[in-house]
Order: sequence, then structure tokens, then C-alpha cells
Amino acid sequence: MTSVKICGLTTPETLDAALAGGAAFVGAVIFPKSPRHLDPLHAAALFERARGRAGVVAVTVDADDALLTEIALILKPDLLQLHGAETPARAEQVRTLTGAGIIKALPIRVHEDFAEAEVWDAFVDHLMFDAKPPEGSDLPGGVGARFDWTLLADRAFRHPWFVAGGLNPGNVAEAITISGAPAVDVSSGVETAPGVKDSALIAAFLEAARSA
Ligand SMILES: O=C(O)c1ccccc1N[C@@H]1O[C@H](COP(=O)(O)O)[C@@H](O)[C@H]1O
Repeated sequence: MTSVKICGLTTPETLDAALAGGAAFVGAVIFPKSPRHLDPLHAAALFERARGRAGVVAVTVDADDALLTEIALILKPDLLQLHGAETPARAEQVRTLTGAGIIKALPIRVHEDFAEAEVWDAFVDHLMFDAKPPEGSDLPGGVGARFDWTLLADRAFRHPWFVAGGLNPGNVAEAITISGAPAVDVSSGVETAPGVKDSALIAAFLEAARSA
């Protein structure tokens, strides 16, 4: 069965909807430019209810050691999702510094973008393939952009990997079928406005992924 991560949760109600619907991972975005940003203290208070029920993921973008240490001490995520221009060497430092597992998000538009994945595969717990954001975007993810899922067909990686970018309850089953993804991740596709998650859309997404 496909694992689902619901990302950018900011309220107890929508986090509960994700947990009740069987999300395997739930994500807090810790990146001030995002409409879903939570500081580590607020994220820790909110995500306490998820502990032991789903993997807690902290999404960061080129975070420095001070912020990563704060996240590790206060939120204590199971996994850190590196969604910036981090290198494999930096990922190793982050793992040592925080003790958390690593998800590395890679921006994809064309076949050639997968060259990086081969390098990264040995350094991570999970790869995540997300669409390249539109030119000039303030955010490297969470913008609802999708890529050609056929680029992923028949590819194999060491660990279960995620497809992300532009997924929603109406297209997630097709994305899973075409890409063969063992895991999917969604943010804006289960929102009614940027940063405003919707419990019914979260439930519909989880159901659609389950039925794929
Ligand atoms: O969601 C955000 O605001 C965000 C900010 C910075 C980095 C990553 C972010 N989100 C990640 O992007 C994917 C794809 O988003 P979407 O579903 O296309 O809106 C999302 O699943 C998050 O992991």
C-alpha cells in the first residue's frame, strides 16, 4: 500500500484528520517564507499528538546549524526533509547534528534531473521527487506544480521514495499508477487557500491514495 505524507499541517483539526485517515507521515514546515510556517515551539506543541501514530517530519530549506539544533531539541522530528540546495555532505552533517533520518527533496522537470538522485540515494532514508517550482517562486515547494510522472516509471531506488508536487485527491491515484511511487506527499492540494488545510480534502486524498 502507498504511504502518504500530509505536509504543512498547522491546526489540531487537520492534523487529526491526517492521523485518522491513516497518514504514515505528517509534516511541519519550518521556513518563514511559507504560508505554512511554524516555529519549532509551536510545531512541537501541535505535533505532540502525532507521536507514535505517524512519522513526524520537519521540512527545512538550507537551514543553519542553530535552527536545526533547535528543531532537534524542541520538535524532535523522526525525519528532516531537506528541501533546499543541500549537498550530500551537508546531509551527513545534519544527520550527525540532529540524529534524525533524512528525506532529500530533488526538483524534477526532465529526465536529466535524475542524475542527482543516483548520487543522493546512498545518503538518505527517503528520496522525494518534487516538481521544479516556477521561475522566481519564493518557495522551493508547496506551490502545486507537478512534473511528468512517466519520468519515474520503472526506476528503482534503495529506499521507499516519494512523489510530490501538484498532487490532489483527483490525481493522486493516477500519479501512483503511472510513477509506481511507494509514497506520496501533498501540501497545497489539500488546502482551500495557501496555508489553509481542509480536513475533508485530507480524508479524500488519503482515500484516493489507498484505492490506487
Ligand atoms: O509547503 C510548503 O510551504 C513548503 C515550503 C518550503 C519547502 C517545501 C514545502 N512543501 C513541500 O513541497 C511539496 C509539494 O507541495 P505541493 O503539494 O505541490 O503544494 C509538499 O508536499 C511539501 O513536502
